[in-house]
Amino acid sequence: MIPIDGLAVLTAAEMRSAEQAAMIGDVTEASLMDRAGAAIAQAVARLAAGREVLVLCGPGNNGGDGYIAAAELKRRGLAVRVAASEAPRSDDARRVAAFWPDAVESLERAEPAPVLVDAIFGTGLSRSPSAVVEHALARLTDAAWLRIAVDLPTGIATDTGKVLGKTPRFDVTLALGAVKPSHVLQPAASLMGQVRLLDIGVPTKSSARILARPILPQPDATSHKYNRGMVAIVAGSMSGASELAALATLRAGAGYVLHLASGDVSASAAPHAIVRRNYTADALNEDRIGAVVIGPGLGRNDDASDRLEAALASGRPLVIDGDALRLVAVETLAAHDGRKILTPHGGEFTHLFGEVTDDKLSATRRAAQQSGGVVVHKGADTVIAAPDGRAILCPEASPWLSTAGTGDVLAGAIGAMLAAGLEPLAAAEAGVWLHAQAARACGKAFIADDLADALSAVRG
Ligand SMILES: NC(=O)C1=CN([C@@H]2O[C@H](COP(=O)(O)OP(=O)(O)OC[C@H]3O[C@@H](n4cnc5c(N)ncnc54)[C@H](O)[C@@H]3O)[C@@H](O)[C@H]2O)[C@H](O)CC1
Ligand SMILES: [K+]
Repeated sequence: MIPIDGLAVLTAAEMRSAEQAAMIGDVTEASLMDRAGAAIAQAVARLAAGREVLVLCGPGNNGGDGYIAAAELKRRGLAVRVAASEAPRSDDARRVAAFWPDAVESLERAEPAPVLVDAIFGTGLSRSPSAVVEHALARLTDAAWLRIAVDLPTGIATDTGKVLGKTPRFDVTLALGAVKPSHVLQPAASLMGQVRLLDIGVPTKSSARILARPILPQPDATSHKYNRGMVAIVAGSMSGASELAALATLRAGAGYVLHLASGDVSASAAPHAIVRRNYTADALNEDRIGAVVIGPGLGRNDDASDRLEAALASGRPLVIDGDALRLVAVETLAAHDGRKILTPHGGEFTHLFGEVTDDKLSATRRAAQQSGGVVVHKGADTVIAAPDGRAILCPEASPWLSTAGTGDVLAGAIGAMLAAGLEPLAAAEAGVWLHAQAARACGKAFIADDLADALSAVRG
């Protein structure tokens, strides 16, 4: 049971190709299923801790995995029963169903057990399961003490994060061979509990992977405030949001943060470490600025548009967030050849790139390609994509992040990483990772100011 951080993410079609490529010599579909079954049995035995197990088997290879696992669990001395929705249909499932020595119960009449293993449907699901299957699954999961899904919970589309029918909540999902997009994309991911990978010896390569602990820039004896990273925050009509971004930038490790506002520039405001100056377009021409953050609290008036234009013209690496994403056009971004990171939430993404009609991973990759920037498509399932197709999927950090100002904190953290010299995709990943760690450290009902402060403690 391998934690999924940093692992390759494969779609159902990519997984099938990886399996095909792995089938050389004595590796066959049958031997892969045997490995999967053995790995599932080992994981379930550990989790069940001696309790009775009920394995639900479907007609395809997901069901096949279930039959082998059940036989192996019985061999290990556990109390195991098998219930099936229908007879095995695939050749491999038929072969392994014969390994199960006892009677197979009917799904509708099966009595519950404390440990429920769902091997009804996996990556082969093409439509919502029948009402009979959904009803039995709901009844048996409700009554179970521990719910384990094999590969994917029944009823989940593999690539899109969509729930095709009524899928109950699971405690553990054992991804076979590779993580799939729906293990992270919402709403599917919220039904899976802990996701762990079971290695079945299929080599996997993909341009998409799960968020991983980044290598963060560290100061050394040659560091000074400017080469640690100087970040300019372009403020606008709501300076609270840009102040939060500025605080987060410092807490994420930047050496110098310049807050460029107008009107209420007060040198005596806390935190005193933020350098506050009047905004002028010229201020962005300071050579030592390693990143400009624009958007938090910018507003959408003519001043805001002028500031955005100046930021785009400055040639500095940019973090474009909030209001700036409402003011800019995709064509302008495409024509701008500097380094940039866009951080839209769902509404801003739709405004800029249109409704997501397929899935969040594909849509974010397209947006990065169209805009020529790294796109951080925020949400409980943040997806980061680069114009060259590389993508990073981020498991949910904390539902308590749904509070005002947390996006400003993220923009600031990413700005700090960009100014410290990380390339845009790495800067975006590092910022998202820090933000997630800070949220976990803050616990419940925190406010964005706490989150910004927590960045320094989790930075490591
Ligand atoms: N990852 C690997 O390398 C391996 C994975 N294995 C397991 O195989 C399944 C995928 O198996 P497959 O037979 O392709 O699909 P399913 O078992 O999920 O589905 C069975 C079958 O049912 C039909 N079907 C689809 N939707 C419905 C529906 N709503 N109602 C009724 N029938 C439906 C469809 O024709 C499918 O073919 C993967 O998840 C792993 O668990 C292998 O064991 C080894 C290697
Ligand atoms: K399943």
